[in-house]
Amino acid sequence: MRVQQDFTCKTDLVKMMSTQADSLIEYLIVEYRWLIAITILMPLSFLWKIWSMARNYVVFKLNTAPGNHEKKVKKVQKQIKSWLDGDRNTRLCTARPTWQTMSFRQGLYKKTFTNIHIDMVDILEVDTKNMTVRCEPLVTMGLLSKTLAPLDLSLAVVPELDQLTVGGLVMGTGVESSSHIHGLFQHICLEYELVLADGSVVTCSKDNNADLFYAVPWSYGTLGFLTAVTIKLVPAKKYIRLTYQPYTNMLDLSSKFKEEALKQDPHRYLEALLFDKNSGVVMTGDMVDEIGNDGMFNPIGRWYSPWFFTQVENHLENYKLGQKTCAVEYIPLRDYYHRHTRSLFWELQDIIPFGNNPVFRMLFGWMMPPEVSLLKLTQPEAVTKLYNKAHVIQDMLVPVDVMEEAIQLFDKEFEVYPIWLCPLKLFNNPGQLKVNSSDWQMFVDIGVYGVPKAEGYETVSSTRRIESFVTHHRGFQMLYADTFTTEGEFRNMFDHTLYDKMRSSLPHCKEAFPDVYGKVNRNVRK
Ligand SMILES: Cc1cc2nc3c(=O)[nH]c(=O)nc-3n(C[C@H](O)[C@H](O)[C@H](O)COP(=O)(O)OP(=O)(O)OC[C@H]3O[C@@H](n4cnc5c(N)ncnc54)[C@H](O)[C@@H]3O)c2cc1C
Ligand SMILES: NC(=O)C1=CN([C@@H]2O[C@H](COP(=O)(O)OP(=O)(O)OC[C@H]3O[C@@H](n4cnc5c(N)ncnc54)[C@H](OP(=O)(O)O)[C@@H]3O)[C@@H](O)[C@H]2O)C=CC1
Ligand SMILES: CC(C)=CCC[C@@H](C)[C@H]1CC[C@@]2(C)C3=C(CC[C@]12C)[C@@]1(C)CC[C@H](O)C(C)(C)[C@@H]1CC3
Repeated sequence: MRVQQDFTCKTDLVKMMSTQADSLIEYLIVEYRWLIAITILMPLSFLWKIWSMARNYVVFKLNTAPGNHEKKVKKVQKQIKSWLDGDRNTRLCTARPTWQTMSFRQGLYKKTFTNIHIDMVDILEVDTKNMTVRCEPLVTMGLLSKTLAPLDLSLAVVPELDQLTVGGLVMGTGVESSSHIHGLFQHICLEYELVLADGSVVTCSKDNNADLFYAVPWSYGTLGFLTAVTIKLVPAKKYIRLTYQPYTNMLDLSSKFKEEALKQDPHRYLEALLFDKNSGVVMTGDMVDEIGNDGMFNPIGRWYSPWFFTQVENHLENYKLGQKTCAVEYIPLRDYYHRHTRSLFWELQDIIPFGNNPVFRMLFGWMMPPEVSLLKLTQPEAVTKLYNKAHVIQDMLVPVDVMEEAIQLFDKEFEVYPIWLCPLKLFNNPGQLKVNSSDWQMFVDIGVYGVPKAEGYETVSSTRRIESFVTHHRGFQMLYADTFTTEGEFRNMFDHTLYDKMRSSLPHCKEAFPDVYGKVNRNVRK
C-alpha cells in the first residue's frame, strides 16, 4: 500500500480518493466536506458556544461551582464503589466520548470499559494572593484565559487550542511557546486531587505523596481519576510584542532559535514556523501594557483577520522580496494565546479550502472554526481512510541539539510544511520523561500536520523510522497522535520505573486500568 504520488495539494488527494474510493458517495463526501461544515457544523458550533457562555455566566454569577465540587467528587466515588462491589470484569475509563477529545482517534476501549462520569467543568478558585487557580478537569484553555485576562493573570503555559482541557493536558501533556521557560503543562501544576481505584480521594504535590504526583503526567488516566488541579499563575499584560525574524538558511534559523531558547534571560515566548527545509520565521514575544511606536497593532484573533500562519508566511515572502528583515507587531494577549485556534494550526485548509479567503472571512469568519468535536462526530469513513493513508499528525519532542538532523529526517520521510518548532525545557523530575542532565535539558517539539509529499511515504514504516530516531536520541512522542511503536519500544521511549511502582502499590489499580500502552496503541484506537 505505497503512496508514491507527489501530492501537491488536497485536490490531488481527492483525485486519488476518487479512483480508490469505494463509491461515488464517498468521493462526494470527501470533496464536499466543506459544504456540511459551513451549512451545518458552523451554525451548530456557534449555538454551542453561546450555550456554554450562558451556562458559565450563570454558574459564575450564582457562584455555585466551589460548593458543588465535593458533591461531584462523591458521585465519582460512588460510581467506583459500585464497580468495586460488582464482578469487576471490565476496566475503567472516563465517560468523555472520544468524539469530544482533541485527537484524531476514537478510543475503542470506551465501548468495553465501565465509563466513569466526571462532569466537572468549573473553575473553583482564583487565589490572587498565592497566584494559583484551582479548577476541575474539564475546564478548557479558552475558558481559563478568558476568566484570567480581566484579572491581569494568566497560566504560565497556555496550550494554544481553546478546547484543550486541564484533565487531558495533565494526563497527557501540553506544550506552548513559553515552555522553554516554564516547561510542559505538568510543570506548572502544583497539586492534583484524584479518586483512586479503591474509591479513596487523595491529593498529591511535590511535598505530599510525591511519587504519585510525579507519576500522574503522561499516565493517560491509568492511575486514577483526576477531579481537581491547582495551577500556578503569572501576572499578565494586555499585549504581546511579537518580533518576526525570517530566514532562508536553516543553519542561521536554527542557531537563532537555539540561542533564543538557551539564553540567560530569554524572551517570554518563542516559536518558529518552517515553510520549507531551508526557510522559516522565528518569533519572539514579550508581554507589554502599551502599544509602542516601533510596530503595528495586529488583532489576529478578529473573525476577519487572515489565519495566523499565513500572516507569518507573508513576513517570509516580504523578506524574500528584500522588503523587510524583521517586523514587530502588538497582538492582544488572548489573540496571541489562541493564535492557532481559528485555523486549527493549518489543518482547517484541508476541510474548508477557501476558509482564508477575505470574502469568506468577512461573511462567515465569526463562526470559525467549526467545533473539532462536531467535525469528529460527523467524520465519514472515507475521510478516516484518507487521513490514515496520506496525512501526518505527529509531535515529537527531541533534544534541541539534534534539531537540524531531525528536521532533515522529517523532510526525507514526510516532507510536510509548515512545521511547528516549539522549544521546551524538561526538568530532571522523577517520572516518565528522563533527561540527560541533573537539572534540565532543552528540547524542541517538532509538530508536523498535513499531507506528506515525500517520495516513498508510507504511514507505518515512515512513522516508525521517525519514532526510532526519536527514541535513539532519547526524545518522546506526544501520545494524542498515533504511535506505531511495539510495547517494548514504547517502554524504551518512556521510563516506566516510577509508573510501574505506583501501579503495583495503589490498591486495585492494575485491575481497574490498563497501562498507558494499552490505551494508546493503534489496536485500541480507531
Ligand atoms: C470560581 C471563581 C472564583 C473567582 N475568584 C476570584 C477571586 O477570588 N478574586 C478575584 O479577583 N477574582 C476572582 N475570580 C474572577 C473574577 O471575579 C472575574 O473573572 C472578573 O471579575 C470578571 O467578571 P465579569 O463580571 O466582568 O465577567 P463575567 O462575564 O461574569 O465572567 C468572565 C468569564 O469567566 C467565565 N467564568 C467565570 N466563572 C466561571 C465558572 N465558575 N465556570 C465557568 N466559567 C466561568 C465566564 O464564562 C466569562 O466568560 C473568580 C472567578 C471564578 C470563576
Ligand atoms: N499544545 C498542546 O500541547 C496540544 C496538546 N494536545 C494533546 O491533546 C490531549 C488533550 O486533549 P483533551 O481533549 O483535553 O483530553 P482527552 O479527553 O483526549 O484526554 C487525554 C487523556 O487523559 C485522560 N483523562 C482526561 N481527563 C481525565 C480525568 N479527569 N481523569 C483521568 N484521566 C483523564 C483521558 O482518559 P480516558 O481515555 O479514560 O478518557 C485520556 O487518556 C493531550 O493528550 C495533549 O497532549 C493536542 C493538541 C495541542
Ligand atoms: C502539540 C500541538 C501543538 C499539537 C497540535 C495538534 C493539532 C494540529 C491536532 C490536535 C487535534 C487534531 C488532531 C485534529 C485534526 C487535525 C490536527 C489536530 C487539530 C482534525 C481537525 C483533522 C480533520 C479530521 O477530520 C478531524 C476533524 C477528525 C480532526 C480533529 C482533530
